[in-house]
Amino acid sequence: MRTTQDLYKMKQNGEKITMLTAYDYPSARQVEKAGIDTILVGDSLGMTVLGYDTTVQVTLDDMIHHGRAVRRGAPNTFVIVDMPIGSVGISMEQDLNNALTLYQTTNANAIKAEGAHLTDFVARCKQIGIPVVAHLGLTPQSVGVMGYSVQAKTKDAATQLIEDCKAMEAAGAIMIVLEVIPSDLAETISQSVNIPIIGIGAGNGTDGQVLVYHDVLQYEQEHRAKFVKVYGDFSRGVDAIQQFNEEVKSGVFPSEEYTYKAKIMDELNKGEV
Ligand SMILES: Nc1nc(=O)c2c([nH]1)NC[C@@H]1CN(c3ccc(C(=O)N[C@@H](CCC(=O)O)C(=O)O)cc3)CN21
Ligand SMILES: CC(C)C(=O)C(=O)O
Ligand SMILES: [Mg+2]
Repeated sequence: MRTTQDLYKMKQNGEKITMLTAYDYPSARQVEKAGIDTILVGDSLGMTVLGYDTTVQVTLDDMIHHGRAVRRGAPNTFVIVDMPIGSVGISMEQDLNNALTLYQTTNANAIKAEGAHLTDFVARCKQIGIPVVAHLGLTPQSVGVMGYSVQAKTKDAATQLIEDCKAMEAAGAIMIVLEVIPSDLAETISQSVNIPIIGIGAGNGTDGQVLVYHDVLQYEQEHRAKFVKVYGDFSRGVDAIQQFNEEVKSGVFPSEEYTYKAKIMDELNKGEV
C-alpha cells in the first residue's frame, strides 16, 4: 500500500502519479490489478453508475456504500473517497463529523473535497488525523453556478487559483486535483507547490493524471469532454448480452457443454412403471 509520503517522493523524483476512478468491487479489482497508483471513488458515480445527470444528487450514504465496496476490491491501493455536495461547507462541526464518518466507515486512505473555501476544514481534518485531497478549478458539484466550462482563463482568476493552491498546501492538503484549466497554468502550479498536483483536463505538466473509469473504457456516452481519451470499448458488452438473448430464444444455449447429465430420469421411470 502506497503512503502519502510515497506520493510526495514520486513527485520529487518526477515519476508521474496515476489515478483512476472505481465505484464497486469489480472495477476496483481491475484498477488495482492494472497497477494504477491511486483510486478515486468519485462522486461522478452519480452519473456513471447511478444514472443521474450530474453529481449533485449524490449523498454521503452513496459514497459510503460505494467506498466500502472499492476498499474490498482494492485492499492494496491508495483509495480516496469524494465528499459529495453539502456534506462539507455547511458548518465546521457538521463537516468534520461527515469527514470522520466517510473516512472511518470506508477505511479509505484520504477524502477529497471541492472548493477553495475549505482551507480551515482541511486544517482541522489534519489535526484530527484525516488526510484531505483538495479539488480546485472546475468543481462539478457547482455545475449549477459555474457550468462545465474551462476555469482560470483570466489573469485574475489564474492568480487566484495559484494563491488557492498555495493556501491548500499551507492548510495541510496532501494533494490537489485540478480540473479543466489551461495547461500552462497547471504546470506553473505544479512547480509552485510541494504536494502532488493531479490533473484532469489540465494538460501534461502536472504531477499526475486522473480520468473516469467509464470514460477510459467507453461505456455508452452521449457527450464526451475534450480531455477524455478512450482506451477500451465496454460498449461491446451489449453485443454479448444480445447474443445470450438470441441463443436462449433459439435454443442454442445451453448446449451439452453447459448441461449436467446423470440419466436420473431413466432410473425414476423404471421404478415407477
Ligand atoms: N463520465 C464522467 N466523466 C467526467 O470526467 C466527469 C463526470 N462524469 N462527472 C463529473 C464531472 C463532470 N465533468 C465534466 C463534464 C463535461 C465537461 C465538458 O464537456 N467540458 C467542455 C469544456 C467547455 C469549454 O470549452 O469551456 C468540453 O468540451 O470539454 C467537463 C467536465 C468531469 N467529471
Ligand atoms: C473527475 C474526478 C476528479 C472526480 O472528482 C470524480 O470522478 O468525481
Ligand atoms: Mg468528484
